[in-house]
Amino acid sequence: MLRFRRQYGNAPVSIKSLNTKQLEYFFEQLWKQTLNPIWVCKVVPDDFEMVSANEAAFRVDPNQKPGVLVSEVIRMGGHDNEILAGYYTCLETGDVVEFEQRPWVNGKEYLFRTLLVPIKNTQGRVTHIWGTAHNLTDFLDPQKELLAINEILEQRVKERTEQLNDALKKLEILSTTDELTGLANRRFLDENLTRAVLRVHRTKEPLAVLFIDIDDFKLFNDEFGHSIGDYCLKQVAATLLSLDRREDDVVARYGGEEFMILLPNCSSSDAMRIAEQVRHAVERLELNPDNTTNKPSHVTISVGVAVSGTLRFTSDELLKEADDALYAAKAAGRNQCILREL
Ligand SMILES: Nc1nc2c(ncn2[C@@H]2O[C@H](COP(=O)(O)OP(=O)(O)OP(=O)(O)O)[C@@H](O)[C@H]2O)c(=O)[nH]1
Repeated sequence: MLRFRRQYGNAPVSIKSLNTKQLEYFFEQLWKQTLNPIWVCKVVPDDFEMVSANEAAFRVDPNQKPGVLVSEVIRMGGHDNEILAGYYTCLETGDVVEFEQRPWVNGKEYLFRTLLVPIKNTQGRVTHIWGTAHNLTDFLDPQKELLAINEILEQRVKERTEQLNDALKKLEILSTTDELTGLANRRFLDENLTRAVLRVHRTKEPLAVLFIDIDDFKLFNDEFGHSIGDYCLKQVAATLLSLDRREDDVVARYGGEEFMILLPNCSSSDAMRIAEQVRHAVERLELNPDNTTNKPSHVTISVGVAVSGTLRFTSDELLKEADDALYAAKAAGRNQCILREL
């Protein structure tokens, strides 16, 4: 969209001190020598007719011959159609009109700042318009270059923002994941436990916690070495994770050889059923990493199950109950699940 600016007031330079002969010479030289196109056209019904154009104007657009209508010059020369509106503004307001235009001539894009000046008769009616165009084409490339640089910068900012968001996501995952097993870590579990307890206070749905500890893991480590111990922890973690459960359940490594499973909206009987399912699955695990042991070895787990009732409780109280149940399971001979209800 072209924007036309009307200029008011007198020209800043006075040429009134020149006599007629000097003026004639001045205008002739200006007409011939200037690198800026200058042209004059006559106001005709519904259009403007070219009267004269200087060499510079012809060089840009050879269509500007005397007698040709401005609308035709615009159409033939690849100029913006809205330029005609500039002529009408000049005619109707009697003021100087200034605008930018970017014609494509002979496959080249030009940038002109065009000035249309009304010539009035003694009654003040605009009879002619003379135009001059200041050639700013040399500024076009730097302008384009700036736009291109701007585009590159915007693209880089976009890429960096995406990288930063990815890094933040990775950081978020890292800060909530246990490095060895890939399960949720204790921090993630604690946050979810706090939320789950608050939810129980609202909904009164039972909340279950399974506190899982590998039995005699010290002996396992001592027999097979720490790295096979790590392998065992990963296998147990994968087993806990693989059992089909609901989306808002959380399976976490609590620390060392301890794991915890959070089961929102889970009754005592369901919690015990799941605990037994987990215990059996771990018991069946054949731990024979890279055939480094001669025969498959096995581990068992003890599970302390705590389930909330109707009384208000804190997450610490629920964990304590699960810990007590786990202790009882160990004391009762290991490889079993014991339930405590709040
Ligand atoms: N390989 C390995 N071992 C670990 C890791 N974290 C803790 N452990 C070991 O787990 C063992 C836990 O031993 P204890 O706390 O005595 O318990 P336990 O031998 O499992 O005995 P109970 O729990 O009473 O059945 C220790 O030997 C720890 O070194 C770990 O990340 N990797």
